[in-house]
Amino acid sequence: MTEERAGAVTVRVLRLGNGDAPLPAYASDGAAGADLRAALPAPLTLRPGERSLVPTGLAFEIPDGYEMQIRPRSGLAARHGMTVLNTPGTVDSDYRGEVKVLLVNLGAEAVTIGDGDRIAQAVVAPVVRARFLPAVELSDTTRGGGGFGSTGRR
Ligand SMILES: O=c1ccn([C@H]2C[C@H](O)[C@@H](COP(=O)(O)OP(=O)(O)OP(=O)(O)O)O2)c(=O)[nH]1
Ligand SMILES: [Mg+2]
Repeated sequence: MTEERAGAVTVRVLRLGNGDAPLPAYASDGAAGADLRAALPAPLTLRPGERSLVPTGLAFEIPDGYEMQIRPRSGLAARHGMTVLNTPGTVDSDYRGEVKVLLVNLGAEAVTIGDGDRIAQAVVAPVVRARFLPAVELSDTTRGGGGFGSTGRR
């Protein structure tokens, strides 16, 4: 649907191989993620517990200061237990290789992915880069070193 919104960031996309892989597309006007499709020469079946790096047939030029996150589709996860193992996958702005989706079948049954199936969604997001400075001490806080459930269960 509409990708022509004001303020949209331009991301150049190279279609690899025979060049017919569809570009990522937003499925609704307010969608945060653009769906990514599998680019497969033949259907791929993942048995329970199996994972696979699924090609998209696409390479991206993400502007400096942004990243692209690869996230699962909730429908695939809810229906089949199929998710993105490294979610959110990070596509760096300087990466020029093919973007791939690391699918894993956490369900109890085999799932078959076909060419052109929507397998994940891409969220382009701004990135803040840090300047990491060595320190000899850190500021005091109430939390201090408490973590991992230190504030209680309920
Ligand atoms: O789901 C993903 C995650 C990453 N990548 C690509 C783009 C990213 O820029 C590159 C490196 O990803 P990451 O930094 O997460 O992996 P790494 O294991 O740290 O590899 P590297 O040493 O190449 O950084 O791999 C994908 O295509 N799909
Ligand atoms: Mg890395």
